[in-house]
Amino acid sequence: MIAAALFDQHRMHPAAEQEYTPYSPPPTAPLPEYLADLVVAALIDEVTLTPKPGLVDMRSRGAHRDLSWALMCHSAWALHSTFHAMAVAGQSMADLQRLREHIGFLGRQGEASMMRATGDINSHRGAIWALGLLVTAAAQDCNALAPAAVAARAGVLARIPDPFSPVLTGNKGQRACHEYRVGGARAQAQAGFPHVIEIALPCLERSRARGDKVNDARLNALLAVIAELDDTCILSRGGTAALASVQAGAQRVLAAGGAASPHGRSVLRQYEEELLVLHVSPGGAADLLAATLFLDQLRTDFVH
Ligand SMILES: CC(C)(COP(=O)(O)OP(=O)(O)OC[C@H]1O[C@@H](n2cnc3c(N)ncnc32)[C@H](O)[C@@H]1O)[C@@H](O)C(=O)NCCC(=O)NCCS
Ligand SMILES: Nc1ncnc2c1ncn2[C@@H]1O[C@H](COP(=O)(O)OP(=O)(O)OP(=O)(O)O)[C@@H](O)[C@H]1O
Repeated sequence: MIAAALFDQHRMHPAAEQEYTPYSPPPTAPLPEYLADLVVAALIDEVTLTPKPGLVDMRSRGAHRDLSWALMCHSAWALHSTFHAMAVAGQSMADLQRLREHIGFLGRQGEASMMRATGDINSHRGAIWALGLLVTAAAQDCNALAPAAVAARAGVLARIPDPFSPVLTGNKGQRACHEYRVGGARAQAQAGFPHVIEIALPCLERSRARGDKVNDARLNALLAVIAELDDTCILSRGGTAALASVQAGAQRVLAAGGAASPHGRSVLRQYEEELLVLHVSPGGAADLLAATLFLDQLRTDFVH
C-alpha cells in the first residue's frame, strides 16, 4: 500500500517525465586561475605531442638547436602569471581600447619573462600573442565560451591598434611578413583565428569521431594547419620554396590516411626527415595547435 502510494507520487512528479540533466559544478578555482592553468596545460600538451614534424617534442628538438622539451615546459610555466594577469584584465576591463593597451603591455612583459626564463631563447613568442588574446577573450564573457565566440572576441581585440607597441620589432616573423607579403601571426589573430576554427577544430572532431586515438587526432589537426598556413617560422628560415614543400608534405601525410593509419605513419616518417634536411620548423602551426587544445578543453568544460 505504502509502496503503491510512493510509486504514484513518483509518477506524479513532473521531473520524472524528463531526462535527468547531471549538475555540472563550476570549476572551484576562480576563472582567471582556471584559464591560466588551461593555457599552460595546452602549451605543455602541444610540446609533449609526439612525433611532431620539425618541432620540439618528447623525443627530439626537431629542427631547433636551442630548444628542448624541458625548456619549453619551463617556459610555459614561467608564463602562467602573464596569462593569469591577461584573464584578470579580460574579466574586469570593459573599455576595449584600454584593455588592448593593457594586454599589449602584459604581452611585452611576458616576452621579457620568457627570455629571462630561457636564457634569451625564443620559445613562446607566437604563443604569448595567440593564447594571450584568446585567454583575455575567454575571460571577457564566461557565458559565451564556444570556440567561435571566443576566437571572434580575440579577433576584435587583435584589430584594435595598440599605440604603445613598437612599429618595428626587428623579429624574424615581422621581417618575413614584409619580405614575402604574408599576414603572419598578427593577421591570423585579426581574422579571428580561421585556421583554428575552420581547420584544426573540425579536423580534431572528425578524427575523434572516426575513433582515432587522442594523439593521432591532435597530429592530424596539426598537419591540417601546416598544410594551409603561411608560417613565418618556415618562411624566415627557408623562403617560399620551403613553405610550399612543407605544406605539400603535410597534405601528403593526410592523403595517405593521416597519423592513425600505417601508411600515413610511414609517409609522416619520410616527411619528418624532409623537414630536418630543409632545417625548418612549423612553429606558427604549433602555436595554433596549442590554441586549438585550449579552446577544445574550454568547450568540454563549459559548453553543454
Ligand atoms: C605579433 C607578435 C607575435 C610579434 O610578432 P613578430 O612578427 O614581430 O615576431 P616573431 O618572429 O616572434 O613571429 C611571430 C611568431 O608567430 C608564430 N607564427 C608564425 N606564422 C604564423 C601564422 N601564420 N599564424 C600564427 N602564428 C604564426 C610563430 O610562432 C612565430 O614565431 C607578438 O610578439 C607581438 O606583437 N607582441 C606584442 C605584445 C602584444 O601586443 N600582445 C597582445 C596581447 S597578447
Ligand atoms: N613545439 C614547438 N617546437 C618548436 N617551436 C615551437 C613549438 N611550439 C611553438 N613553437 C613556436 O616557434 C617559435 C620558434 O621558432 P624559431 O626557432 O624559428 O624562432 P627564432 O628563435 O626566432 O629563430 P631561430 O631558432 O631560427 O634563430 C616560438 O616562438 C614558438 O612560438
